[in-house]
Amino acid sequence: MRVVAKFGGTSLGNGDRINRAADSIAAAVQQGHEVAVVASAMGNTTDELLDGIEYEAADEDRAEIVSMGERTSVRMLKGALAARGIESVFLEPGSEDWPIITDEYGEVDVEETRKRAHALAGQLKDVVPVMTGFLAEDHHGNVTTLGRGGSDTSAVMMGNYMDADEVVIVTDVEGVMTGDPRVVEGARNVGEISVDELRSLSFRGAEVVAPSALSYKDAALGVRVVHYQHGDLLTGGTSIEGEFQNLIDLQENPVACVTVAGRAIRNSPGILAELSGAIAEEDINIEANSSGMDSLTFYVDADDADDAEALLHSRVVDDETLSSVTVEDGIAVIRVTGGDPSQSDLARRVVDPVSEAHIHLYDVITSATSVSVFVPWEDREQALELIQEVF
Ligand SMILES: Nc1ncnc2c1ncn2[C@@H]1O[C@H](COP(=O)(O)OP(=O)(O)O)[C@@H](O)[C@H]1O
Ligand SMILES: N[C@@H](CC(=O)OP(=O)(O)O)C(=O)O
Repeated sequence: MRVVAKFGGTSLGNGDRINRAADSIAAAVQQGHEVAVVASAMGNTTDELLDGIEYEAADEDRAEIVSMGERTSVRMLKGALAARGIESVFLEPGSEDWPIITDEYGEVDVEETRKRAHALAGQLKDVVPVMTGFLAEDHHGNVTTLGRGGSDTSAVMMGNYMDADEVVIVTDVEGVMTGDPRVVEGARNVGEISVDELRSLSFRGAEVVAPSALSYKDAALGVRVVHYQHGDLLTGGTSIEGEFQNLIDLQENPVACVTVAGRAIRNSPGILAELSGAIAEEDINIEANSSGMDSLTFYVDADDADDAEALLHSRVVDDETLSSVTVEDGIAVIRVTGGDPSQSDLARRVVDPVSEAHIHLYDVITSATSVSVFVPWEDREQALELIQEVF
């Protein structure tokens, strides 16, 4: 097997953990596997280095300073591997065989990086490369970074471009857990989780795997998260399943929107739950909802629109905080999930072409990993084509 093993700051936090990391690498090499290592800075080193910069530092200086964490780790690991009789070489920006190349802003040069990663993969039979995670080199030889938490991205990117079988992310938890074990009690390993599920969690705080790393996960590449105490790189932990994909989906059937207005809506915290509950009790499925300052909108199947309107109207009549209800049908829903791994402004990239074509947008419902636009049914094909052109 060809494996990329990424050791996070927590798994290199002290001498004992560095020894454990080296033991697990040595064991995998001795079993005949090809191993490349990606190392983060030890413990909180990156934060401490950044805390030390209390002046207006130029970007190049900042990147050079922050790089010292990872530069130290790779030397530590190389030394520990040598002590175990394992031949390794450390790679950092500036090294002859350094693979990850970006522009000056840290956007990856995919073609160049792929070519260099491929060349590095050819050396794995003879030597274990121990690479600095998080760091990259621009076309002028300056250090750049892939952003905080970027070692996960380095590892999955290298796994992909080196045609590895598996990327193993070694950290201080058993795997992806049912909740953050530092916060909730009784969290347990989920065993398996899909790329899309984990991206939704990691974009919103679950730092166990950086979201941008998952953009490099394809179906052929295994990604696993294991605890540093586990000791074996090739078993256990949580498997991340599936692949990162861009999905642009035009919903087959039109929907209707039912909107309730009322000036007191903004001061009625339970109102959304109350009205959604009333609609659900009638077995009407709410596809999505959105809220304005003085209004709430529910998207339902076109066939259910009259029932939903009648139901909400009875509430409006009874409840003086609500003023009126209206329905519009013939609405198409286009959902976009994923986005371009190197770009974060998914919502703008979906919405701009639609609004520039003067297509009416009833709603845009966004999250960090997906965007749904609600447009007139008759404009659906044009809107779909415009969005597809962007991706
Ligand atoms: N759902 C979750 N499952 C596992 N760990 C989680 C989850 N949500 C948050 N975490 C946190 O992620 C931490 C691991 O990420 P991080 O500190 O970045 O590790 P590393 O230094 O190895 O990259 C865990 O210590 C845990 O507190
Ligand atoms: N050391 C860098 C990169 C990184 O990915 O760290 P970790 O693997 O410990 O999350 C940071 O702190 O941002």
